[in-house]
Amino acid sequence: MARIDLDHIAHAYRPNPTRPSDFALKEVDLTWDDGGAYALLGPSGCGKTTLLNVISGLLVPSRGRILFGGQDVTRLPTEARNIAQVFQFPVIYDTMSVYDNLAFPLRNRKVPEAEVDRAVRETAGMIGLTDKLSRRARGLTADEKQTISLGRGLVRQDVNAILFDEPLTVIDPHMKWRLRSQLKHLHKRYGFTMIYVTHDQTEALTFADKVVVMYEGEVVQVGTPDELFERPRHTFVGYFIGSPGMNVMAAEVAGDLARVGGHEIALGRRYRPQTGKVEIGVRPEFVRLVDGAAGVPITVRAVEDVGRYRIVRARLGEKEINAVVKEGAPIPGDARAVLDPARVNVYVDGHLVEPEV
Ligand SMILES: Nc1ncnc2c1ncn2[C@@H]1O[C@H](COP(=O)(O)OP(=O)(O)OP(=O)(O)O)[C@@H](O)[C@H]1O
Repeated sequence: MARIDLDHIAHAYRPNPTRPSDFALKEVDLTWDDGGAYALLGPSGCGKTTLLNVISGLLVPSRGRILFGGQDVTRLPTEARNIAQVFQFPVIYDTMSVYDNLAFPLRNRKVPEAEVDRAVRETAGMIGLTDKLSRRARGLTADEKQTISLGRGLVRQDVNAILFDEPLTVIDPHMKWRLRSQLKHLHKRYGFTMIYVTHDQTEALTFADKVVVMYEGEVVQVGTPDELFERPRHTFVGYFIGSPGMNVMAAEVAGDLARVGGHEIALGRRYRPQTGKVEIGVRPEFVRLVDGAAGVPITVRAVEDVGRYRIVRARLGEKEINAVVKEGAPIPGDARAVLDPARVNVYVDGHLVEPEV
């Protein structure tokens, strides 16, 4: 295992990049701690696979350095980086037995047969394939084949890191949950450094201790699932994490007040005058519906019952605003919304702005 440092990495697929939009990775400066369980989360096309390929050595970045345990590996090929990779689709040998598939990465490295046997049996136990070890891979289901791929990633315990690129895409939904919990358990037990790429927030939040959120080629936040929920550092994080995502509204901000379409909203903290694209963000969980004079007037458009709570979809002037309301709580006809001032964040050009101290 090793700490992995990405030192001002940028990558453009096109030659002679000049504008920021020419870069698939804009600038990434990030440390992955030894033994950490990370998810790399972001929408399609944001640069997750590019970043993973830079770490694995499939891609030499246009700029910056990558260090494993303090050693510069920027130009080292994948084979020399000692990492395991699990891809979206099974990478296995159909004609080989499950046993030989699992043994392959070890035999390739000339590991003694007794050690191969021990590691293969232990890995098969971890992933629930012990009774299929002698079966040929060809006859197995897609789930089982992908489970073998996961096993091949886990069988070597001397790797610097294990990289997973959307490994559960082809897996049946109920198996997904099982395999994800297994990976989490294996991480706890063996302390592998794991980087798990996904565009699915549930997958990221249930697997990882730390989530790295990417958007348009940039890392916009690295945090625990709680931190991403409590204090999104970018409007995209607020919108992408949570269901429904954070309410984001264009606003004017002065002192401790925001003005949204002629209505004043208390911010709880003071801000300097801001220029650029100014927005406020508040999670639906921190919007209360009240009857009376407090708050700002809203028009309720729809109410969705999702079990223990309801999602109220409303409008504040021209803007959409959602609120999460406990089951059984009244939803007034002439509703007004109170936004918890301590939970209203201010963003400029997408990025969180710190209040005055
Ligand atoms: N080989 C390539 N040549 C040119 N452009 C590429 C290449 N690979 C990726 N890109 C572009 O780089 C950007 C980032 O792509 P990347 O595959 O890293 O994103 P991603 O977040 O992994 O997306 P997905 O979840 O769809 O796999 C996209 O705009 C993509 O079109």
